[in-house]
Amino acid sequence: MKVNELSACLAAAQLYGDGDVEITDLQADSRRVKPGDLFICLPGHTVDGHQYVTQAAASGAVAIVCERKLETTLPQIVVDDSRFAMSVMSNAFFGSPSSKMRMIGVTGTNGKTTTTYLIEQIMQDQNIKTGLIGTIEMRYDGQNYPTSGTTPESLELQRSLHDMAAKGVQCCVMEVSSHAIQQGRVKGTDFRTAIFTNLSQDHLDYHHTMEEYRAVKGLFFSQLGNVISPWKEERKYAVLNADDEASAYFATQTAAEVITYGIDSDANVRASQISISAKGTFFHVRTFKGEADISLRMVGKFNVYNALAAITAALLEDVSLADIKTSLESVAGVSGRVESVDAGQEFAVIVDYAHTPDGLENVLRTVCEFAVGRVLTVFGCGGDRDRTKRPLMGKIAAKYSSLVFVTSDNPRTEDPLLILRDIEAGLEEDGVSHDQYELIADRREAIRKAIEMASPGDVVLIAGKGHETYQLIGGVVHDFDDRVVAKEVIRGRSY
Ligand SMILES: CC(=O)N[C@H]1[C@@H](OP(=O)(O)OP(=O)(O)OC[C@H]2O[C@@H](n3ccc(=O)[nH]c3=O)[C@H](O)[C@@H]2O)O[C@H](CO)[C@@H](O)[C@@H]1O[C@H](C)C(=O)N[C@@H](C)C(=O)N[C@H](CCC(=O)O)C(=O)O
Ligand SMILES: Nc1ncnc2c1ncn2[C@@H]1O[C@H](COP(=O)(O)OP(=O)(O)OP(=O)(O)O)[C@@H](O)[C@H]1O
Ligand SMILES: N[C@H](CCC[C@H](N)C(=O)O)C(=O)O
Ligand SMILES: [Mg+2]
Repeated sequence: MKVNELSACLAAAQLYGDGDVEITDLQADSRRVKPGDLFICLPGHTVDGHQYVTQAAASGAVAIVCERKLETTLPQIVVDDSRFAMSVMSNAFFGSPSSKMRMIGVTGTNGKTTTTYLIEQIMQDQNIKTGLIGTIEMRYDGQNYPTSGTTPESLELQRSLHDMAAKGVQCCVMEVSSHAIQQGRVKGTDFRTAIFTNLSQDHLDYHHTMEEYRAVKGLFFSQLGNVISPWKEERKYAVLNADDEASAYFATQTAAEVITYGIDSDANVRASQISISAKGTFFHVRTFKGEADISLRMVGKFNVYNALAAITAALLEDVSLADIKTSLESVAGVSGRVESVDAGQEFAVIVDYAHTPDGLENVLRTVCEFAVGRVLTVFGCGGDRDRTKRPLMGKIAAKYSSLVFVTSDNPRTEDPLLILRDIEAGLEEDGVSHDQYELIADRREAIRKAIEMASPGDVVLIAGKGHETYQLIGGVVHDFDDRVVAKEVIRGRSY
């Protein structure tokens, strides 16, 4: 593709220099530039990509995209917003790959990863080649690829979708975070179905208020249907959780057909007769294509919501309810989501990824339903993230647990002890006794203490890091896996 062809995709772009130059690839990181690449300068939250033009040129960049005219001999495309320009260019450069497959996007505060895995299982069982992109990994065509966040930057997203299309992937199910929507990472991606799981407090460091957070999520639904491709039918679906009050707002934002799912409110796909045990969850579902009894091997009412979202999306892909039931019942669980750690101990140990007040409350409610003895909770809160959720999570942990071990999650650049104190402020506000909780900054030590104190019949819940196999402290990434640490501690414990 030539520089002037890319420039022509962008409204109001100014091209300076030779537009006839051929581009072999796009890059937004100077450290990845190869000869023939076009380098996109992104004004970042920590550094400004415009500073790296010389480095990019030295590595062989043949053109740049920037937000102000720069002193360089390379052809340059000057745009108002290079992050948004990157979405449009990446989509064009990779030949609108999302238009070549069924795209299902899942947004919401909690449940995105779980819902995407359920949909992937259903579609794969139909022999539909399916790709998955999300927090744990990206996988398609029998290969797994690591991801560094929940939703990739537009350039990586379009590159991956292009590769999926080339490998015959017919359907892609992906998580769409609010950061991604705000930054235009999925702009131009042709979603057929957009799913909303729920909205509760998180990321207020980034979105400032719940109204702003909701408005950003709303963009995902208002943009649905903006991309009309000649390859596909134009029908689009907004799959909304009828029990979450934000859904009414999203319904007003979208031109797509709204299909609802829920438990408490009337919905197109509705569950009833829910019963939860330590082994799984049963429910009856009534849909616009029949009724079924479903026995999930995953616990928790919240997983009924995730299953309902998956059922609705799969029905819209014309999968029969009987097949959906078979697929859902085969899923043993998702890595790090209410995952049991079993090393022969006489008490339960559960690792879960709850890292929001709502997520923690849901998992603790579920644990309390089947705990015979006490509930001992180990959790912390990530650094450089929403501080206001910390005291709330402290209160929730204490409300449902006999003992709470407040510890570090990923402190990142913050002082771990100060994060613990933010959580403790919530405990103090609720007058929680010092006998009921302990602050132990070292996560391994906190897990060890909880397991040491567990008696037969108790449940030890280790929340916040789920599938993560690392801990970020300062600028350093340490190996750390709650499941591995818990097993080591259990095996070292004398009975
Ligand atoms: C707030 C946010 O989204 N930040 C993302 C953003 O970082 P940034 O703007 O700070 O980038 P930067 O480091 O300042 O660099 C600016 C530019 O200079 C370039 N650069 C930099 C150095 C160099 O030598 N050469 C060079 O070219 C960089 O490649 C970049 O293009 O762009 C980076 C590169 O793509 C991302 O890695 C980074 O995600 C950070 C790590 C992050 O923590 N993001 C989280 C908040 C996030 O997006 N989370 C959501 C999930 C949330 C949820 O739902 O729970 C997600 O979708 O992952
Ligand atoms: N539908 C739901 N409603 C509320 N809480 C949920 C729901 N599904 C899962 N959870 C809780 O939230 C945690 C995270 O679940 P999951 O990873 O599926 O969410 P996510 O939206 O992908 O999170 P992230 O924003 O980090 O990508 C789970 O471990 C569980 O405790
Ligand atoms: N997607 C979430 C993950 C949080 C996981 C938790 N372990 C943490 O590090 O805060 C975020 O980036 O806020
Ligand atoms: Mg996720």
